[in-house]
Order: sequence, then C-alpha cells, then structure tokens
Amino acid sequence: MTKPLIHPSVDNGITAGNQNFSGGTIECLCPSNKVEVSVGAQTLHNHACGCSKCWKPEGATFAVIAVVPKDKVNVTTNANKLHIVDESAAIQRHACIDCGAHLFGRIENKEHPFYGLDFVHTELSPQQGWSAPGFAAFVSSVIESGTPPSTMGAIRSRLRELKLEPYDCLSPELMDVLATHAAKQKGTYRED
Ligand SMILES: N[C@@H](CCC(=O)N[C@@H](CS)C(=O)NCC(=O)O)C(=O)O
Ligand SMILES: [Zn+2]
Ligand SMILES: [Zn+2]
Repeated sequence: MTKPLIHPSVDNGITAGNQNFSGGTIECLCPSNKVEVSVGAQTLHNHACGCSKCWKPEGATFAVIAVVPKDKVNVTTNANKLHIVDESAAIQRHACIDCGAHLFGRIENKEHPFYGLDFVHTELSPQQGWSAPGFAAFVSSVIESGTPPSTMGAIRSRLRELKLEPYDCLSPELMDVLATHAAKQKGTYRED
C-alpha cells in the first residue's frame, strides 16, 4: 500500500530547521505581481494542521503552519491583492485574491490566548532554514475536507513515522498555554 500523502514539504522526509536562521520572505504563488511579506524572525511551533480553514497546496491533506510575533510581519509588495478570507474567524487569514495562497493569519482580538502571534506557511518562502514541523494538529478534521474516515489509521501511522505526533486538537504544550490563559481569566490560576 502506498503511504498516504500528508504535505509535499514532509512527504519525502522532514528537513531540520537552522537554529541561526533569522527570517526571510513569504511570497504568493502568482507567476508575476506576487504579494510579498517579510518575516523578520525564525518561526515557532511549526506543525501540520488538518483543519479545513488553513491553506493547503494542491493535493495536500494537511497545511503546514507556524507562528511568529506579529511585529515581525510586514507586507512589502502588492498589499492591494490581499483580502481577509473570513472576517468572523479568530485568525484573520490574509490571502491573495488571484492565487488564493494565504500570506499570513492575524489574531486581532487582544483577549485571545495567541494574540500577538501571526500564522505563516513558510513553504511559500524562497529561503531555507525555517523551523521544521514538530507535530500534527486537528488531525481528525481532515475528514471534514473529504478524507475518508477509513484512512485515518494509515494517516496517523504515517504522521508518527514522520515524527509528527498526531493530536486531534493542539499539542499538549499549546493546550496548556490555552488552559493557563483561561485559568488566569477565571482567577483560578495557581503556581506550585
Ligand atoms: N474542525 C474544524 C476545526 C477548525 C479549527 O478550530 N481550526 C483551528 C486550527 S487553525 C483554529 O484555531 N481555528 C481558528 C480560526 O480558524 O480562526 C475545521 O476543520 O474546520
Ligand atoms: Zn497570488
Ligand atoms: Zn488550521
């Protein structure tokens, strides 16, 4: 049986990131008049995302997406080609109106636990050295985009083989960040 395809940037094995890498550019897929965004830092929490909202290249089952402080993200070229995919979503995904690629996703709600972080797909960058994906989130959600439920066992096995531990929500580390934020808001947060 052939291995299930996850995403072109991981299907042939994952390339490690470069610890000394400090940023680059993200470009849309248009052959000319590209939207360009500068990202002035290495990304954090890179992961595969199976949700139906994150942008995926043609044929991919998962998106690959990371975060970076929003003050490091600047649109440098053809900003007029960007539109927000879903204004009601927590993550405002700014996509190219011509090719559909998502250049960055921003959280505008200051109360959101991830406020201050932008979401980016570094496969859209011509530079090498961005952090490698380290886990897979929202894995069961691929069913919502048309993946047959019967293939989920093979998909989870393949993710584990790639060292992308599959989670049906976020990783335990990020779930702890969310719960810590919620506890602080409720006044139930306690340290040791
Ligand atoms: N099962 C849903 C999950 C969507 C979801 O919750 N996505 C996560 C991961 S990107 C999220 O944080 N979404 C916030 C947003 O889209 O604004 C789907 O596939 O559409
Ligand atoms: Zn484009
Ligand atoms: Zn997602």
